[in-house]
This record gives sequence, C-alpha cells and structure tokens, in this order.
Amino acid sequence: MLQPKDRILVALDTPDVGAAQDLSRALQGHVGGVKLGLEFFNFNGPQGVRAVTHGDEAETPRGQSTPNQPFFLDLKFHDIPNTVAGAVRGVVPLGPKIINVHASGGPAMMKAALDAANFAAEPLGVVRPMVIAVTVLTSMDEDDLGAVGQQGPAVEQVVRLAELTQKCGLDGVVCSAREISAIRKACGPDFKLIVPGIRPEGSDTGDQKRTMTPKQAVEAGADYLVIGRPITQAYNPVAAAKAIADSIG
Ligand SMILES: O=C(O)c1cc(=O)[nH]c(=O)n1[C@@H]1O[C@H](COP(=O)(O)O)[C@@H](O)[C@H]1O
Repeated sequence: MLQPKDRILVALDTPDVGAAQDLSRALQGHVGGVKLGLEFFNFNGPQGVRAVTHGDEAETPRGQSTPNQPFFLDLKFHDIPNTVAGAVRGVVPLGPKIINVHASGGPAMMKAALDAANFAAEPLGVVRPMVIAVTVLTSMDEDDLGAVGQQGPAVEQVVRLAELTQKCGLDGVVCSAREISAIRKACGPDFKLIVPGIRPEGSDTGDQKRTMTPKQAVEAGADYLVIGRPITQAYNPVAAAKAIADSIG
C-alpha cells in the first residue's frame, strides 16, 4: 500500500536545470517522485534529465546507475511504430519509472513501445519502466473533442482508449479523475491510473478543464497524481506538497 505522499509525482515544467534540481532535491522524501516533460526535455535533453534525477552522478555513463529520485519521463510519444520503438529504446537507459505514449497512436504503436521497453531494459538488467498511454488530455472538454471529430462524452472516448491500451499489454493510462470509476469498472483494480488535472480546493485551474481535488482523485481510485503548478508555483513548494499529502491521507 502506497503512503499518501508516494502517490504524488511533481511536474517540473521548467526550462531551467538548476531550478528543477533545486525543486527535486527539496521535494525528495516528501513526494513519490518527479515528472520531467516536453518543456524540460526539449531545453535540456537526456543530460538534463540525468542532472536532475541522478544528482551528483550526472556524468555517469548511460545505463550505469539508478536514479536517486524516481521519475516519470513524460514525452508522450506519438508516431509510427518503428519511430516510437526507437524513441523508447533511447530513453530506457535513463532509468525512468514511467514512460508514456498517446493511445490514439493505435495498437501497433503501443505494442511497439512496450516491446522496445522490454528489449532495452533486459541487457541493462533493470526493471523496464511502466509503459502507459495518454487517453484524452485533461486540458480538453467535450467541445475540444468535438473540434477534432470526437462526438460524445469524454468518458466514453477515455474508456475506449483505456480498454485498447490494456488489450495491448501496457501497464496503465493517463486520464482525468472524472473517468477513474468508469475505467476501474472496465479495466479492473490492477491497471495503473496516473492522473493529472489535479487542483486543490480554490487553486487556479489554468489550462486544465477536467479537474478534481487530490482527495477526490485518490478516493476515486487514482494510483498516482501528477501535480505541477499547485506545488511548483506555491510560495513554499514543500509545504504545498505536504498539505496535499495530508489532504489525501
Ligand atoms: O501525461 C501527462 O502527464 C499529462 C497528461 C494530461 O492529459 N494532462 C496533463 O496535464 N499532463 C501533464 O501533467 C502536468 C500537469 O501540470 P499542472 O497543470 O501544472 O498541475 C503537466 O506537466 C502536463 O504535461
């Protein structure tokens, strides 16, 4: 059973390696890990990821050390299967706990990502990262889905993509807290649900549209909460993380 704080993954959405390192160090032990995504990776690349997650071992050659901060490498791969497989092989030696693709890339692409993760992890003697798929971005509501040709309630599309993801053998999905109970019904208790769009009571929603509080998300059955700005933009990020952990405890 995870402790409440272990369910929190803090999104370090910044171009600044130093700022990400400082936050990661300050939050160590207070949360379950950090998330490095497209903004951080496109500014700083794999070396930046190592600098944040491996601390002083930033210069360690590829694949030769385990991270001292568990991390979700959120690069949301979405391309043809061969290209996604190559991209996955490239990031597994960094030692992420979780990596992701877009479920809408389809079954062949998702299976290629999973195979590539197994293939890359085996010679390194490491546990392969959890491979999960993004269903419908939490920044989209039904109007946004309609604009890209998806009619009907978001939950229907999310559950359809979650079922497809599970059929492809992946470990779980990214979804909003609003879809958790429907996915649990369709995919069972062991399928991992990683949930962004988390907003403590009274905090700014910003660009997120399908939101819930940390407590609501955990009560609904989330495994991990991905939380960025409510922690990183707080006056005291560690205090904000602790308050969130207390609220779900
Ligand atoms: O894959 C993700 O992590 C993700 C998927 C999704 O549907 N929505 C979503 O917000 N995210 C990520 O979760 C984080 C949420 O950050 P905040 O909105 O600042 O809490 C960002 O880093 C997003 O890239």
